[in-house]
Amino acid sequence: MSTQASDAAIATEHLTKRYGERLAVDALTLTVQRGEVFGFLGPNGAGKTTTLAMLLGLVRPSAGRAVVLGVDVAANPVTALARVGAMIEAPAFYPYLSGYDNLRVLCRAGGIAEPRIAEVLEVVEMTSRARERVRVYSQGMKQRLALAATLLPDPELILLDEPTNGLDPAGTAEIRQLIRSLAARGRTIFLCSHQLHEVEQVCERVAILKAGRLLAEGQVAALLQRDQRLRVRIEGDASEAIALLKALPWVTGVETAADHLIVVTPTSRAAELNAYLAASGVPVAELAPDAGSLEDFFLEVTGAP
Ligand SMILES: Nc1ncnc2c1ncn2[C@@H]1O[C@H](COP(=O)(O)OP(=O)(O)OP(=O)(O)O)[C@@H](O)[C@H]1O
Repeated sequence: MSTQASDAAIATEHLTKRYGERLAVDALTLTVQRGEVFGFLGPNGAGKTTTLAMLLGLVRPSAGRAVVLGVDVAANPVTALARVGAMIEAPAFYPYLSGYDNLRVLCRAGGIAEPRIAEVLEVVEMTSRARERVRVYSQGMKQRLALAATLLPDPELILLDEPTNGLDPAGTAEIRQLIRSLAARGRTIFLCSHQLHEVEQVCERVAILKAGRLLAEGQVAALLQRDQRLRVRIEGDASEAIALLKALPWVTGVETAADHLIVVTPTSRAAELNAYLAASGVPVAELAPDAGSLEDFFLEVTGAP
C-alpha cells in the first residue's frame, strides 16, 4: 500500500463485487483524503450502496480491497470501523421515547458516556427539542437525530447515504449546513446522493459511478471546467460573432445555446474577447463565466436522457 493510501480516509484498490453474472462494482480505485467532503454519485443500480457496504465490511469484495483510515477493512474490520460512522437507511427510533432517551439507549449499547449526548445534540441543533417524543418530530428532525446518533462515538469518517431523502428544501438546507460544520470540525464526509445540486454545494470532489464503473472523478470546479467557459450574449443574429470567435487561436469551441453562445476559452480572456468583438463591429450585450451545473455534467457522462 502506498503512503498516500494509508494516509487517506478511504482508499479502494480495484474494489470489485460480483453477484453471479452481474458486476455490481467493477475494479473501483478511489481515494478520499482526510478532511474532504466527497460526493459519490451515480444513477440507480450504479453500485453506490454495494460500495458503501464493502467500505463498512458488510459485503465481502470479490476482488480488490478497501482501506479505511489506514486499515484494511476485510482483514481488520473491527479496527477499521472503530472510527467510522454511517447513516445508511431511514433511522429507526423508539417513537414513544424522547430524542434524548433514544440516544441514551444507543449510548448504553455502545458503551458511550452519557455526557456525549448533549454534545451531539448541540451539533445537530436539537438541544431544545430533545426531551420531546420522537413521535412528534418532523422528518427533518428525525434525520438530524439520526445524524446525532451517528456522531455519538465521535467518528473521524462519516458515510452518509442520501441523508436528505424525503426532506423539504428547508430540511435539506439544514443537513447541508450540518455537513459543512462537520467538515469544519475536521471530519471526513463521504456523501452518496442523487441530489446533484446539493452535492455541488457541499462537496469539493466527486466521483461518478455507472454500472459499477468509475466514469469521472475530480474537483467539482475542474470537472465543470468553470474557468474554461464564457457565456456571451449578442443582440440579434450571432452568426458573424460565431465566425469571428472561431477564427481566434485561443478559442477552442463555440456552442450555441438558447439565447447566448458558450465560448470555450480561459475565462481570463473575457476582456480581450469583448474588445475583439466590439472592434469587429459586434457589440456584446452580456459576458460572464459560464457556471455549468453538475447535473448537466452528470447527465453528459452517464449518458442519461
Ligand atoms: N445482494 C445482491 N444480490 C444480487 N445483486 C445485487 C445485490 N445487491 C445489489 N445487486 C445489484 O448490484 C447492482 C448495484 O446495486 P447498488 O444497490 O449497489 O446500486 P446503487 O447505486 O446503490 O443504486 P440505488 O441508487 O438505486 O440505491 C444492481 O444491479 C443491483 O441489482
